[in-house]
Amino acid sequence: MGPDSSQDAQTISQVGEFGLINRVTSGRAQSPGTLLGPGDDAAVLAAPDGRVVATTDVLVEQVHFRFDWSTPHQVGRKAVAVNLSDIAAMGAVPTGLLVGLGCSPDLPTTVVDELAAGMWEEAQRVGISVVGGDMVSATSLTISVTALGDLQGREPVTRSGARPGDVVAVAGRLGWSAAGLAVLGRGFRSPVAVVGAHRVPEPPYEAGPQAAVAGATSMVDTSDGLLADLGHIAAASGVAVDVRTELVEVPQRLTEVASALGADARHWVLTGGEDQALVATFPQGRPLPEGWRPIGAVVEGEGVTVDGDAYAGPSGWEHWR
Ligand SMILES: Nc1ncnc2c1ncn2[C@@H]1O[C@H](COP(=O)(O)OP(=O)(O)OP(=O)(O)O)[C@@H](O)[C@H]1O
Ligand SMILES: Cc1ncc(C[n+]2csc(CCOP(=O)(O)O)c2C)c(N)n1
Ligand SMILES: [Mg+2]
Ligand SMILES: [Mg+2]
Ligand SMILES: [Mg+2]
Repeated sequence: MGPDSSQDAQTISQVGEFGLINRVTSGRAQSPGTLLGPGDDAAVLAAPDGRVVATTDVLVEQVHFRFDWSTPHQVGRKAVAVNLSDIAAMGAVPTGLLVGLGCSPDLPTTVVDELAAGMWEEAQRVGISVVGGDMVSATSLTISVTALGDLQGREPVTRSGARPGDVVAVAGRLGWSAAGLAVLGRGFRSPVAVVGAHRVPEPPYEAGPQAAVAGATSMVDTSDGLLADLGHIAAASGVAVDVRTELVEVPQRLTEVASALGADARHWVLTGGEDQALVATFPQGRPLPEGWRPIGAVVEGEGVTVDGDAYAGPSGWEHWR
């Protein structure tokens, strides 16, 4: 129980993840060097000799990963990948990582060795390294990664620039991680294509800066689910987003897995988290950069619809909900 529990009986699960973020961020004046943030995939800070992009994502054992589903090496790669996709979602390129680890006293050191090896592998794929961090005692294995990035002289692509008439487009996979999670959750280990996608996402890192160069008006990475994450663009931009199902591919592989499990592949594509795809809006009539495919349109209004209708059921993952 916190010190104010008698005055404030609300629990975290009642306010939810985004209510909680709102409580700690709203009404606080930002320091003069804060060019953007909080509220986007990453913050942008002024530095006397340039600007720095910064973002943090935390992964907790049993919440974000399980060692009977993933190896420590895979978890290390994922912990870095989910941060690098937030840097890419600003149109930036990564420059370095800081890694905080909370470990229980009985954790074998080989687990930490393998986590670190996975982190370094993913970092080196984009030519960066781990430049610092922290090690503490904890009851659950907790991994906090901070990624720093560079805008290469461009303006950041925020969540707030979408305008009615813009085209909504996606780069990367949708629904694959959710399919893998469903497979693992039912005790299976194959098909390896979807299980592998859950263990280690493959964010299209280069598509972020390419979208920025091509004039993207807003961008986000998909961590909670396509519809949930488009909701952040809609809210921040003061617009509505309509996803057109005739444009959204449901891969054959996902349809097969869904029918084997009695699940809905389209639901995975629209609401599944942890693929770390990039979703952006582009002015109409401009060619989309390579690797980007249209999935809908920005219109006047608020919220996210699918073929003009509200989506029935949750639009993605929310902690404590
Ligand atoms: N404790 C906190 N204090 C200040 N800002 C926070 C805090 N937690 C989250 N935020 C900010 O709230 C915004 C939304 O956070 P969120 O974690 O949903 O974004 P994300 O990292 O893009 O998504 P995900 O964590 O699902 O990958 C971000 O700008 C983030 O920096
Ligand atoms: C063991 C286990 N159970 C469930 C899930 C699914 N899951 C956890 S967090 C999250 C959304 C993104 O998180 P965040 O918003 O913290 O970035 C999703 C889809 C998992 N990965 N592992
Ligand atoms: Mg993000
Ligand atoms: Mg986050
Ligand atoms: Mg999230």
